[in-house]
Amino acid sequence: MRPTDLLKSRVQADWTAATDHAFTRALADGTLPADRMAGYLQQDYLFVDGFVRLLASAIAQAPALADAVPAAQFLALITGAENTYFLRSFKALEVPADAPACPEARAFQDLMAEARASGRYECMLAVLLVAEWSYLDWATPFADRAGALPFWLGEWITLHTGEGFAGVVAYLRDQLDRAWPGLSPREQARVAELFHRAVQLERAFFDAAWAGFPVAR
Ligand SMILES: Cc1ncc(CO)c(N)n1
Repeated sequence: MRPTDLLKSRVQADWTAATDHAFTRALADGTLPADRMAGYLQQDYLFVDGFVRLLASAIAQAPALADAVPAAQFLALITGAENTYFLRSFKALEVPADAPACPEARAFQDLMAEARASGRYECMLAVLLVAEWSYLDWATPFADRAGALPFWLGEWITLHTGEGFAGVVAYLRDQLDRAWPGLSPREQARVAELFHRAVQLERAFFDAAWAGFPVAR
């Protein structure tokens, strides 16, 4: 079994809870209230701040230029099309971009800061991979729904489906699969632990979003 499949299979219950969630089902069938999405996007914009820094750190740690290039292209997408999606959505939903971090967003920021501070490529990859792979998993079954939804719901699906995004996940998996055999048992355990905590935080983030993050006005 690929190391990344093994990592996922060990945390299957949390993975399923995070990727087959009432929040994303409501998002995809268009019944998610605008306020619920607004609160989620405000908190997720804080996540993106930490994610950009973590991805930049992984680029800096990549073993060779060829390993860094797909990550750098993905970084451009997040700071380009995805960032613009956030700003357009805040405008359409009539909320500011800035909001105080809720505990679930703060926990993610802390985890990403920890992965960054480790200085270890495999630790950074573990957290990046969970974030992107779990989003590919929840969004892919809804790919054909995007067009019928308001853009602030539909484009969130589009950004996390399709060949390009699947390629990002394939690349992150490949990077971690390749690093894995060179790690000591202790290093492998650290990766597994970060992977699991990231999955738990994805689950907690959707739980909190579904209950409703407070919306900053
Ligand atoms: C919390 C969270 N996890 C993953 C992604 C995908 O990048 C996101 N936007 N937000």
